[in-house]
Amino acid sequence: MDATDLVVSLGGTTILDGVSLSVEAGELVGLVGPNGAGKTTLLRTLAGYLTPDAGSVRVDGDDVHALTSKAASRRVAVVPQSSAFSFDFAVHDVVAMGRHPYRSRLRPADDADGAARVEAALERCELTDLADRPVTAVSGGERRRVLLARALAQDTLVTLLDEPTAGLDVNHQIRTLDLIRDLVDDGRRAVAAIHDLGLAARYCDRLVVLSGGCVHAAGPPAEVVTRDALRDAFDATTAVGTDPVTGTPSVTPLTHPADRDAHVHVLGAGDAAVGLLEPLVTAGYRVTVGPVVDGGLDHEAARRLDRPAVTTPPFGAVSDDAFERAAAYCRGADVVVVPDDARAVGANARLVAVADETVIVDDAHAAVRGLVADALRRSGTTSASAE
Ligand SMILES: Nc1ncnc2c1ncn2[C@@H]1O[C@H](COP(=O)(O)OP(=O)(O)OP(=O)(O)O)[C@@H](O)[C@H]1O
Repeated sequence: MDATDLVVSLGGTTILDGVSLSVEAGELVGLVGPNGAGKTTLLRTLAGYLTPDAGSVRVDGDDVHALTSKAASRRVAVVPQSSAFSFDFAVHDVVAMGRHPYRSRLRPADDADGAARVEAALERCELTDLADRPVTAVSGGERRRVLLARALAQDTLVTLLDEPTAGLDVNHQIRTLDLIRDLVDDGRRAVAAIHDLGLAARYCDRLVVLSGGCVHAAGPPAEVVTRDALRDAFDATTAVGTDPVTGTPSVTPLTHPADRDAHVHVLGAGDAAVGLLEPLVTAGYRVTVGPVVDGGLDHEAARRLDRPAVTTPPFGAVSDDAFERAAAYCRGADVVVVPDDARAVGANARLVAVADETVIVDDAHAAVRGLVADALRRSGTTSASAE
């Protein structure tokens, strides 16, 4: 599927402004972005439901918007966000609606294997036992699986999913994404809008970050899910790490503090700064670190939290260059935090001398946020009422 330069307006407002996206066979593309970014609008346009003001969507060479709705539905299936049903059809019959694009009163043989595909879709989505139950009498999570089964029965080249895991318990979230992954690994193409960035990063081959109707970033999850990209697209402060089990990016959203633009520089040595970085980053401060030993625990903590660090080689003295870079951070910082253990280590005493405002922290790491907030007030960076 290739979507090129899509422009879509709704109610006189431009909702998508030049969006391009492609999905190869065997690829799951995750669509992420803040509320109102245009994800649903994009999926509806890719499905052919909305006609763009400009741009095109091609599946296997065909322009989706030039096809009849039945022909488009033989190529693209949609799992919508809403799973509300106003009619009490049996679960089986809802899933069988996926075969509608293949049925014709004049040529019933066209859908000879339709019944088998419906049964297979019910089974794959663990719905066989609910097949005769009215769809209005199953749980919200089960209804979402019914919609997924309908899309499977539709047997299309491309599947578009709008929040496929919304409202599912943790077990069914994973089972649903495993199922989508299986389909894709069988050679299909899928695009899924997913709000959970950790799950999106874990399951998708590529992510497209949509913000304000434009593609903000696109690429493999590890390249796209970064603290800076998430701040720009979502206006969110996050800590981005690596999930120790899956090895894919993990995202921890953090609180927006009133003084979140304050720059806090932490002097390191040994593992003295390790416990200080997390509470400061969690508080949302712009944290820099150093000098720290290259590959040491302080450095690892800074890397995990995606914070810039000035490093020095193990066993070496702090070079002039490293000193200058750390001194520049100290001069520019609103507060310099000095772990008590590290006060007299290496070049730290000289670096403290160039800082305007310093805070010395003993091993009570949790107290560092309060000490920094006090120092920011002392220096006039924030007022008490802004806290
Ligand atoms: N029919 C419409 N007329 C005018 N504006 C609309 C219409 N439908 C959607 N919008 C607007 O288009 C923007 C994008 O909506 P869309 O539902 O595509 O976003 P989304 O990224 O899917 O959001 P969410 O994550 O909240 O589901 C929103 O600002 C929405 O208010």
